[in-house]
Amino acid sequence: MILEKIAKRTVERVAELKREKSEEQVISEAKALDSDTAFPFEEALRAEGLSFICEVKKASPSKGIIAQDFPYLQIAKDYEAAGAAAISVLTEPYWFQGQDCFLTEIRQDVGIPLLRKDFIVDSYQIYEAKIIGASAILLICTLLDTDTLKRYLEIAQSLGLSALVEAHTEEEVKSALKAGARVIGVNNRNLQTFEVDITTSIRLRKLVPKDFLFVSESGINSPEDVAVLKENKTDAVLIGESLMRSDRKKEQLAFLRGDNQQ
Ligand SMILES: O=C(O)c1ccccc1NCC(=O)[C@H](O)[C@H](O)COP(=O)(O)O
Repeated sequence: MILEKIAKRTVERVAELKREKSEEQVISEAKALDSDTAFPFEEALRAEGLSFICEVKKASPSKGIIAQDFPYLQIAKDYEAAGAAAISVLTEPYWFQGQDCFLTEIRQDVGIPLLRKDFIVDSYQIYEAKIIGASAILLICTLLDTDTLKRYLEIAQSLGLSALVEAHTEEEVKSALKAGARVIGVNNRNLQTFEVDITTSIRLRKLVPKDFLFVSESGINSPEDVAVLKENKTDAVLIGESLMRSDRKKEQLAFLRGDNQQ
């Protein structure tokens, strides 16, 4: 399964990083930074209406190279100008061709909250996320048991980072809630088969109490997809490919939002 391969490579990546900078050093650098107790990522998703988290992603395991030309900073600025609530930045280097510096550079030029999209398998990466300028991290239930999720959520909380806790099944939603997640994301993509079905979000939405933030992720490609998720009480949608493949990101976001329809 691709997720296992990514996780295994990520464990190796973190081990390499620890040789360059110790865990103690990363913890102390992260703790020395201001913690934004307002949790701006959650604040942005709580705004009236459906919020859009727009993704900066060059490649993916299911699609290969998505954007040959990849001016990540300009893409992020375009998303902000188009009214995105937050930006998801892929930092995983091998399958997504991401880099930490993309997020750090975007942080310097863009005001809206940034989600560090990576495969967290070690608490080291949470401190790193804080140092590189993220407002939120992704925690994937398939990779983390409930106790680990809880521990990682506590670390994120202590640093002023929000966590988008991603589930794909009923059991995973239950685990996320038990661990204390405040933001639940449902990935519509089955990471074994790469099949995408947005009814996964609609089905699992019913398990999440109304006062939690609910995000639908992946395979959202049309105004109809957006509308049906909105009707089903989704707080935010996370959109990557459909925006990344467009040369006119502002117009594409307006199209997906249904701005031209009455
Ligand atoms: O997209 C993949 O192929 C993939 C494979 C394995 C793990 C994660 C993967 N995608 C990460 C994401 O969650 C998406 O980038 C994100 O939800 C946006 O999806 P999309 O709008 O379909 O690009």
